[in-house]
Amino acid sequence: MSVNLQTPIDYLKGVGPNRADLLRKELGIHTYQDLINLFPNRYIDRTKYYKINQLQRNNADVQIIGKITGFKEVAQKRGKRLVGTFQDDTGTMELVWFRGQKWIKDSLKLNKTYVAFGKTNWFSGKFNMAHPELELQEDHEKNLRSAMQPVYPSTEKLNNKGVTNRVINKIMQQLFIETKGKFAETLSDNLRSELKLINKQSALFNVHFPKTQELLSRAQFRLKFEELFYIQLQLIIKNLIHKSKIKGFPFNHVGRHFNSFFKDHLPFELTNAQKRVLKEIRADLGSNAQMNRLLQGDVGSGKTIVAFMSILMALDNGFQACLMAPTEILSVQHYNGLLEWCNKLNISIKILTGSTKTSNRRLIHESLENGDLQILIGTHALLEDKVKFKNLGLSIIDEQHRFGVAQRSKLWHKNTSPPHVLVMTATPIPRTLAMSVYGDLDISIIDELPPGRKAIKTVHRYDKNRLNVFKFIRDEIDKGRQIYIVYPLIQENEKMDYKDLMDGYESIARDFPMPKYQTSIVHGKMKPADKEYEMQRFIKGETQIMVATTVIEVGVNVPNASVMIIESAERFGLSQLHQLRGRVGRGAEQSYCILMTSHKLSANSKTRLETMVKTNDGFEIAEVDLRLRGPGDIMGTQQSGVLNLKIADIIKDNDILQLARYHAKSILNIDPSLALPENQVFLKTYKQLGKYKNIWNYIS
Ligand SMILES: Nc1ncnc2c1ncn2[C@@H]1O[C@H](COP(=O)(O)OP(=O)(O)OP(=O)(O)O)[C@@H](O)[C@H]1O
Repeated sequence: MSVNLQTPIDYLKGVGPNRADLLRKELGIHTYQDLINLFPNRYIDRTKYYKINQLQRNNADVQIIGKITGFKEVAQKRGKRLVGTFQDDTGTMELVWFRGQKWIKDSLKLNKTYVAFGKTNWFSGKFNMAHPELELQEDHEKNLRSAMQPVYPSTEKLNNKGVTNRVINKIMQQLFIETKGKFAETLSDNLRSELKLINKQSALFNVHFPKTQELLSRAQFRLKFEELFYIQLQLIIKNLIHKSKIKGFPFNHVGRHFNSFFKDHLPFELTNAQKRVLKEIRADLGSNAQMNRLLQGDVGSGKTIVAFMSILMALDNGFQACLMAPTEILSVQHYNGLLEWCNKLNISIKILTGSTKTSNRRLIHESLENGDLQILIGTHALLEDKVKFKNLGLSIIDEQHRFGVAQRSKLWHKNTSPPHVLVMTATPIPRTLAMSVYGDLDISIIDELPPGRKAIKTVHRYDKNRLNVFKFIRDEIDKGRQIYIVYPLIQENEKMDYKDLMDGYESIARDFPMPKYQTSIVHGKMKPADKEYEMQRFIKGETQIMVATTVIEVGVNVPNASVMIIESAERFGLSQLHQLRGRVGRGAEQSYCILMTSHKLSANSKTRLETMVKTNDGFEIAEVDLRLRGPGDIMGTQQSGVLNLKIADIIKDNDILQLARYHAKSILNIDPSLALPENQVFLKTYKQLGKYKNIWNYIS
């Protein structure tokens, strides 16, 4: 029978119906192509052997040469199992099987020399190896094609079902025989020669059967590049199609409002980064395409004024604008901030949130529809169907990850034509991830803080240092500063957490008694109006201490607050800690962040706290966060292809990603429709994109 890459895996010699089923169910391998794209995740040296007396607890990938001298069946607490005694000239150990005992006993020969391969454990004073791979020594030597044996992902769980790493290795060899190892090239000759990439055929062969380390490295490089290149190509094309298809409202002139604000009301000199980003936004708004831009800026980098000046561009061209924030507190704060500027410019602005009174709401709806209202700020209340604009030209979304893509698109559809969209996020996304997850958005980065900011000093303190911490708070309050004390509030532990918060509040009220000290408290269970009242007291400086849960996490701006105390800091994620810390250090004073912990810390918590102490740089923190949590947990990644990466690693292969993006961009710059003969190979591959979810299904 003639086979091709789409041939079902059942047809491959040596697979058989049972294994085919396991491969399908457990590893998602349906076709020859799926199998060839099961890339090893590491390689082990199969010429290295251990003696039994050299073993250590939990050695993975150990090979031992020895003989099975006997079997016994054991049925104890840990269940029925077959135990074989395995012996070399330095000692004995046990081989253990929990399943398939009969078959194993019948097929293994006593007193023949075997190579046992697997992971060793220490149990009841002895070493053992559960479900080892066993091969007669003579076969092992015959089969040894290369010192580097690939280890395939997730085969461990299939070991005891007869799909061992060795089996995969064998069927992979068979696959190369049946397909004659011929795989179509998917990168152009030009690109390959420019980057000195080996061809597809040799890359696939060497990744599965590496002859030398050098060939393996080149094979991996080529395949990783290819994987990342096609993701980038896909994203950039999406962006290009978007730009050419979806016309934006052209904001051609910079007019009265913008100029007046710039000349007469600008409260400070813009940083160079703010100026650059404004230029980028301006270029988008002036083009014929619809803007779809992500504005990233570390906490306190000054995104608000950029947002406001972009709004002015919309107004100057006769359009309305809206700004949506994730919480009521934040919306109010944005509103108050912008109101001051709007009053100076004689611009109408309103706020709409869940707690806006019905009568007021009706007025807002009306003035939006007849165009009297120019700017609307609010929470997701803005998304309600009743909210209709006369001519919405620009939507700004603060803190995108709290809303999600679906809501973003809802704002879009508030018009017959989509407004320009600017998404702002203060949780820096590592560049690698941003390029993959938001590769279809244009990205602007404010990578400079306003001048005069002093780096926040961060320390880690234990409960036993609390008296010193309180003394420090007192000193700071005496200097006229304000203090945040934040408690964790995690849904699963809600009751306990509220108790901690309230206990904390009472103890603060005792240690910092009225009338000398005034303390505010804000948490999610309070009515919006109460929250707002307490918040305002703190903003106005009527209270010196704010005890809160993470409701204050995003965006709250009280420049006089200079100390952030985070209780049970080990329970917060890194980006959350960074966000919280960003609430201080917003004025000219030296600010501090104190991370309090009482429990013994896990290694992961320690790294988080140490990172916070070591750096204030949000991007650096985001990289560590990505390393600790993996991309799966970081918002947005679920929707992207980054989790399906089969060979590249979003963290380790940053350089290759940059290279891939650069080349995908350069090629599309010159030939956006991939029409040139040398780009046919890209076009052909790209065209199959829509059909498959997984990039490797179409690039083989
Ligand atoms: N160029 C500048 N020079 C001086 N101060 C500035 C400048 N830009 C912004 N600021 C001030 O810095 C503070 C932080 O700005 P803003 O609230 O816009 O930050 P942000 O980027 O929204 O941060 P976050 O995401 O943490 O809310 C504000 O008090 C603002 O007035």
